[in-house]
Amino acid sequence: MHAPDSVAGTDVRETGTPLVRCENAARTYGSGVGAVVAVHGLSCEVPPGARIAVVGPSGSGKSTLLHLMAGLDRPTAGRVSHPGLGDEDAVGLARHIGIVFQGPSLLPPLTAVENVALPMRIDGVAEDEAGSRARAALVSLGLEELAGRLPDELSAGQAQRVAVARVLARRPRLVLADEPTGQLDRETGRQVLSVLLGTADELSAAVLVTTHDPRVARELDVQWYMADGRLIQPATDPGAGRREVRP
Ligand SMILES: Nc1ncnc2c1ncn2[C@@H]1O[C@H](COP(=O)(O)OP(=O)(O)OP(=O)(O)O)[C@@H](O)[C@H]1O
Repeated sequence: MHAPDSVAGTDVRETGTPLVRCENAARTYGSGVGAVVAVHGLSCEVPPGARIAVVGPSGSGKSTLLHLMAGLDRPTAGRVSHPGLGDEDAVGLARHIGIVFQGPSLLPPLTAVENVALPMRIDGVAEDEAGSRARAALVSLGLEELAGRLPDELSAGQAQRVAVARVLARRPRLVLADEPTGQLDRETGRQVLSVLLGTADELSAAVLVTTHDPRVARELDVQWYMADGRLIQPATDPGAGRREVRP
C-alpha cells in the first residue's frame, strides 16, 4: 500500500509553475529511540488554482505536511520550495500564503475588523486601505454586522469565518487550511468551507485543506490520502486523484 517517495499532483493538469514543490521532504521529531518520523520522504506539487484535500487519520502527518508547505517548519531531509511564489524567505512567503488553523486564532483584545486588518497593517498596507479591505472581506463572508465585536462575543463558527476573512483579505495566492471545520458542527462547517472555497475561487488562489472527514474532502477537486506519514494512492476511488484542476 505504501508508495515511498510517491508523487502526488503529477496527474493534475499543469497550469503553471507549482506554488509549492516537495521533493523527498521528510520531517522527524526528536532523535534516537524516541524519534518520530511524522512525514517520510514525500514528493508532491501544488499547481496554481488547485483545490486539494489531504485526507488521513489522526497522526498521519497532515498538519506536519501543511506546516512544511507553509514555511512554518523545515524538512529534516529533502526539500520544500515555492517556485511559483518566487522562492522567498519565510517573511516573503507569508505575504502569499494564508493559513487557517483549526482552533480559535483571533487576538482577544481586537474587534473582528481589527483582527482582519492587522496582518495587512503588518504587511505595510496603509490604515485606510487595510480597514476598507477588512470590511469588504467581512461583508463578502456575511459578517458585516459583527465587525465591531470582540472574539469572545462571537460563536465558534463566526470566529472561524472571521479567521477565514483575515486570510482572504490579504489576497493570498495559496490558502493552507488545517482542519478548518474540525471544531464546528456539520452545518457551520459546511458554511465555512463554502465561503473559503468561494472566495479563494474569486481570488484564483489555490487551496489545500487537511481533513479526516470524507465529506469535507469531497468538496475539493483532488484528494490526496495520507497514512503513517506517507502519501498513498486513493484506496476506494481510483479516479479521485486524477481529476483535472480548473485553469
Ligand atoms: N512537536 C512534535 N513533537 C513530537 N512529535 C510530534 C510533534 N508534532 C507532531 N508529532 C507527531 O507526528 C505525527 C504526525 O502528527 P501530525 O500532527 O502531523 O498528524 P495529523 O495527521 O495532522 O493529526 P491530526 O489529524 O490529529 O491533527 C504524530 O505521530 C504526532 O504525534
